[in-house]
Amino acid sequence: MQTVAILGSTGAIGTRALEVVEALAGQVKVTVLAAGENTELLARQIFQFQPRLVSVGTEAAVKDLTARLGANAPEIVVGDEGLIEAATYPTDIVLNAVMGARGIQPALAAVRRGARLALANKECLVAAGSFIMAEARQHGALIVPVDSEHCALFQSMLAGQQREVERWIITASGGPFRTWETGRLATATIADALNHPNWNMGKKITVDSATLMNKGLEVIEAHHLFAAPYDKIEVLVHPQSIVHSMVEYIDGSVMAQLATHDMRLPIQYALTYPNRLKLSWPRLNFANYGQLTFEQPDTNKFPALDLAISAGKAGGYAPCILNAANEVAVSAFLAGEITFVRIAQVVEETLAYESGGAPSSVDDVVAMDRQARERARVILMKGG
Ligand SMILES: NC(=O)C1=CN([C@@H]2O[C@H](COP(=O)(O)OP(=O)(O)OC[C@H]3O[C@@H](n4cnc5c(N)ncnc54)[C@H](OP(=O)(O)O)[C@@H]3O)[C@@H](O)[C@H]2O)C=CC1
Ligand SMILES: CC(=O)[C@@H](O)[C@H](O)COP(=O)(O)O
Ligand SMILES: [Mn+2]
Repeated sequence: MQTVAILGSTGAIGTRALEVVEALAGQVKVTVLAAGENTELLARQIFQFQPRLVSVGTEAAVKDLTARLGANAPEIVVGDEGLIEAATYPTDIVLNAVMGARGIQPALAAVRRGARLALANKECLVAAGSFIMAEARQHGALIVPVDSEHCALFQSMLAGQQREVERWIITASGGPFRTWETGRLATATIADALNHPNWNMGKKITVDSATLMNKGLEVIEAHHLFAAPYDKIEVLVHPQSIVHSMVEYIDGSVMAQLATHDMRLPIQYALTYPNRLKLSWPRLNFANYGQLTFEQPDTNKFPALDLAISAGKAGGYAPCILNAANEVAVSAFLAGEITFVRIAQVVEETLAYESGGAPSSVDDVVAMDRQARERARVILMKGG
């Protein structure tokens, strides 16, 4: 029996992870749950999975959860410290499915104690990837990606050696605006941006898919996970989201992982690797698709992709600033404060303040994350 902490249990990944745990019937036990403010759902999860430790985002959530659970409440911890405590609790696996740079410290806490890190939270690698990977190596912690493309790359890389890889090819759906004329993007609404063609995900990552920032973040994520040089990582638009990514080896062989677009598969794989366990949900029916298509991304229409790749190549603080500014801009877009096209502009303007240097610790990264958010907010207030 493997024990698991699920961080972000009330989110899109977290709720699917709990479905996977339920289907694995007795092979995985949830001993820790962490969420933000959705105490109604969290209370039901606690009732069903009986964790030993629970973390919530705010004191108000503690009060509300305690009132819901009464004498049956497990130990409850709170805030970012509580989230770190949740990742530190002795489990075999930590599934990090919180959104954003908040995922950095729990990722570190998990790898520092040698736990398996089932990693959905890509932002932690974007902002602090070299530190997290170094700590994982030092403590012998295995990081198994949950992000669908990286899970596909991870599986495709089992066919060869890292030094034999010629290209890591990351597929992208192209998002809801793939077929829109560039000029029409000025009219894109929140509902338009949240209308992802294939995946049902949390709001922030869904907007990232629409700007193609998600793919840029995924390039940086792949760079860290697989020690992949940037000039060997390519992005290829594949609107059907069936080929989840590919690895081309030096002999020209291309290994790909294909499946329906359902996150329960990568979640289960990350929990059970190296074993593959039976899954009973619908299979890929190739004849139903008829054709799988591929095209180059339009980086003029979607400037966020190049912004992210350039920040990744620049290294230092740039990826941390990019990520922080993007989180602020997406949140402002979702609050109706800025237009869709302004998101990438805010990121670019925030990055312009980058003054070189490189973090020497995760504390440096966290401090820069905070500063970059302040800068991005000032830029937002100035308008543009
Ligand atoms: N959704 C997907 O299919 C995919 C997601 N990912 C990545 O996985 C991560 C999660 O994405 P997704 O599930 O879509 O996001 P959601 O927005 O759906 O979920 C975010 C989760 O984080 C929780 N949370 C918020 N604040 C805190 C806090 N202070 N402490 C602990 N938990 C907190 C939320 O809790 P609450 O709602 O209770 O406030 C919620 O459970 C992101 O990094 C995303 O990029 C990667 C690949 C695919
Ligand atoms: C499910 C998953 O891994 C997401 O990151 C997904 O890939 C987003 O789709 P896009 O390819 O549109 O960014
Ligand atoms: Mn992905």
